[in-house]
Amino acid sequence: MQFEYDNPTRVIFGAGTLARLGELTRPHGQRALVVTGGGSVKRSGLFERATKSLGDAGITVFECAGIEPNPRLSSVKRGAAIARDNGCDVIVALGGGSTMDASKAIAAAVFHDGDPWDMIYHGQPHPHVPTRALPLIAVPTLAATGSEMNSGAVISNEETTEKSFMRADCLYPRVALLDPELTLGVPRDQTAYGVCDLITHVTESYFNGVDDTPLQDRFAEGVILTALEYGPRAIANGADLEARAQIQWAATLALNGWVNVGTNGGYPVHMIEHTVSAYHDITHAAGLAIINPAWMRFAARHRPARFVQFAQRVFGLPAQGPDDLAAALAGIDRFEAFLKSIGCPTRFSELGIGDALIETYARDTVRIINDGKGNLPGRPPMSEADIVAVLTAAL
Ligand SMILES: NC(=O)c1ccc[n+]([C@@H]2O[C@H](COP(=O)([O-])OP(=O)(O)OC[C@H]3O[C@@H](n4cnc5c(N)ncnc54)[C@H](O)[C@@H]3O)[C@@H](O)[C@H]2O)c1
Repeated sequence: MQFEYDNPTRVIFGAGTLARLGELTRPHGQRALVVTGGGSVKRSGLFERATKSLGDAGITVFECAGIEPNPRLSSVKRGAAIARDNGCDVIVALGGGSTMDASKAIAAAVFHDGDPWDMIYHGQPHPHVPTRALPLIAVPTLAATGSEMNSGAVISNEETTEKSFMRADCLYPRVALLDPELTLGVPRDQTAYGVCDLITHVTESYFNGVDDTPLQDRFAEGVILTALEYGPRAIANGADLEARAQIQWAATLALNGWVNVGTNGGYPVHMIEHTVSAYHDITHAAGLAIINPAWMRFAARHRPARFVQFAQRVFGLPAQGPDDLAAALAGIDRFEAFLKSIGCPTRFSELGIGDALIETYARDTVRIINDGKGNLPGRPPMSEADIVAVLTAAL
């Protein structure tokens, strides 16, 4: 195992910390573009509290509202124009993963001559990796993506029906302000999707990574067990601050590079989901809840021991030996049952999606990311036919 780890994001965690937003933003700029989503932060009063804190610190506020779930390239262009026109020198993202991702893309687009879509990964070569971005302060209002403490941003291009990501060191937020009180109003379904999203982030590296990563395995299992314990509590009672706090930190940790450091795994489930949601604009984690168990049943046959470990350590299931496929599949069944129990869909038919475009999703997925031999990276690498088989099993 070899790795290098560097995460420059400063984390401020705790109920009530939103009041410190101005103080934490001020060292990074004086003219803030506050980026928000569909309006929940206005209805809940969060926007007013955030902008008051910024104003009290002497920061002038400009606004880019209306970032949609699965944020669109057109919104990135609109936000970059507002930032440029007003000489903004810092960006504050106040919202879910969509708002934070759009904010990262806006932060880089301000310095990019040309179409921001150039900066999105479309396979190798990738000549326009961003090297400069406005400083970003991330204030998540939803526990899910971990975008607040990583360097990635997922953007949809509504004109080309593509969804892919940009990733660059300059996109790490300078500060992640994690105030679990901001998540108390998240509706049940979005809370459940957040739980599914964070679990899927760690299952990707857990199942696709290299062998002999015992500490990373335990971290991943710890994140999953925390989500299994506190997720249902937060869903049953949205006002349970303790449960909200545990889920929020689990979500941040799940994708800040710490759990999966050195594992070198691919993200096949995410990559397939991105292609499906480019066509159907479904909630990201709803797509993950459908694809992940189907992918696990496919991958377990190639690497049963890892799935047996999952069944034993996460669900306490017995096994006859390290390669006991029946035990591995029983663990996957339990995982799928958990997703169902919190209200996630586990079949495409529940979202009204049929098989008409299955070959297209598979082709688009390997077009965006492949190992040079036409396969989607992961354990095992997946051919287009494998992707079709997994998606068919999830219909
Ligand atoms: N950058 C990353 O590391 C990363 C990782 C995973 C997923 N993603 C991407 O992030 C996006 C999904 O983000 P998300 O799951 O955080 O959801 P989201 O940001 O799309 O928000 C989902 C819904 O919840 C609402 N919402 C947010 N906060 C709320 C609150 N406090 N109260 C009430 N409603 C609230 C939003 O308005 C929206 O309607 C997808 O595009 C996905 O591909 C990014």
